[in-house]
Amino acid sequence: MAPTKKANILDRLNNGEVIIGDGGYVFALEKRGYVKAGPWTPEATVEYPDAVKQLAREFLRAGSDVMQAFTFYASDDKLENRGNKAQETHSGRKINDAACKIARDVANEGDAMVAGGVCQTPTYLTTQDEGKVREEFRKQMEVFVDNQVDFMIAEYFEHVEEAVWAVKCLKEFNVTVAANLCIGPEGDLHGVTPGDCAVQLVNAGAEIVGVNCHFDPPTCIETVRLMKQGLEKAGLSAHLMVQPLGFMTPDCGKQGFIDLPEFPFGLEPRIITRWDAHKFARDAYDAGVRYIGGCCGFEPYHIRAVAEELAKERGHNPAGSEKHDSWGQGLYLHTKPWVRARAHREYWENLKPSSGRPFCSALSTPSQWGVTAGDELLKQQKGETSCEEINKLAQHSCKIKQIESTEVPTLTEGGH
Ligand SMILES: C[S+](C)CC[C@H](N)C(=O)O
Ligand SMILES: N[C@@H](CCS)C(=O)O
Ligand SMILES: [Zn+2]
Repeated sequence: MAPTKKANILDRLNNGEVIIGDGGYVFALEKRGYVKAGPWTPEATVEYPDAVKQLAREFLRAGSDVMQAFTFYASDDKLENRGNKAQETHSGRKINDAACKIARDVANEGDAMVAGGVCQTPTYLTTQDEGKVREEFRKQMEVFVDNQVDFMIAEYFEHVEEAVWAVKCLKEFNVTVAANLCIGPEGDLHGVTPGDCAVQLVNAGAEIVGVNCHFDPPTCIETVRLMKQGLEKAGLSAHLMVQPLGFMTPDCGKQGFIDLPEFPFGLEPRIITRWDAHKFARDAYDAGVRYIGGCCGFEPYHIRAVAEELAKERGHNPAGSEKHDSWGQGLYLHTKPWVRARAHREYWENLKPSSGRPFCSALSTPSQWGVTAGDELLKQQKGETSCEEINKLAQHSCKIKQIESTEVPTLTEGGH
């Protein structure tokens, strides 16, 4: 179905509107049982379209102005990486097409915009060949054009070089491009600063730039600030965007949360509260960011908090506020007086929530493999990972941690 009239994101941003993005599909759907952590590919769009649609609807109800098609990691090369059968079983074209249709159906239920999405590819890690990498994006773009998406998001790039190739490829299709790197204040994995990254992305044609994923809300805002400074210094301007993790990660190194020992199956103690999401929305707005959403760990209730924090600026509360009075005032209806006493802003704004985990430390030590750009270990393959390979990696990991190799568990087929 064709885009709605309200669909021009650039006009809306130029008019000073605050645009609210959606949250993290891949993480939310993994927890709900529809996506596998490891490949993280989005074949759920064809296997479980109702599950994807329901999550999109919840983001819409929470206040999202953009339905991002669930096309994360859906380049053909990722769908067949390391034994992944999604390309063979479904094909990138079908997965991306189904994602666009789901996003458009839900967007039209609330007059939201639809964004297509591309992200980092295994081909980049393996070849660093511009032509081959661009071919992966080009194939995806054919589907986004057929589905008349309202604009494109090129996101989750650790290497600005690959992001620039993505932006250039997307611009050939004459679409508005929002480009997001998954970098922190230290810059991309080749050592390019956030400011210089932003300049490269804008020079490549991106109209909106920012960061998504890998770092917590305060760190992402700091990185976007550095991008803004870089643009100003270069005499360039662009709209700013931020879609951080819904986890607190003050202990992350340059590569973000994937290096934390809790990634990906033990991150729950780090989930941000809705009140953290309020603060994030205000801080992002004050930093000049006008496209504000979330990434992995960001659930619909976090997006609702963003929409409620910015309700004045946007002129309305989201539909989901029907069941959520601002700053805890639903507690007026509580039976117990000491809980009713919590029904005010100061209480929730100043709360320091306990973790309830007496043996947990507040911070972790990230992995220190030192593998970033161009390392042999980062080269990808179509074939499955063997047990022997996992054993070697586990030993290497222990060596890095200076643990006796005798403590290394020996895995058998199936990983038990
Ligand atoms: C942000 S998660 C969905 C993916 C993180 C990492 N690049 C991985 O592939 O596991
Ligand atoms: N837009 C993607 C990003 C994952 S890093 C998602 O929400 O799943
Ligand atoms: Zn993410």
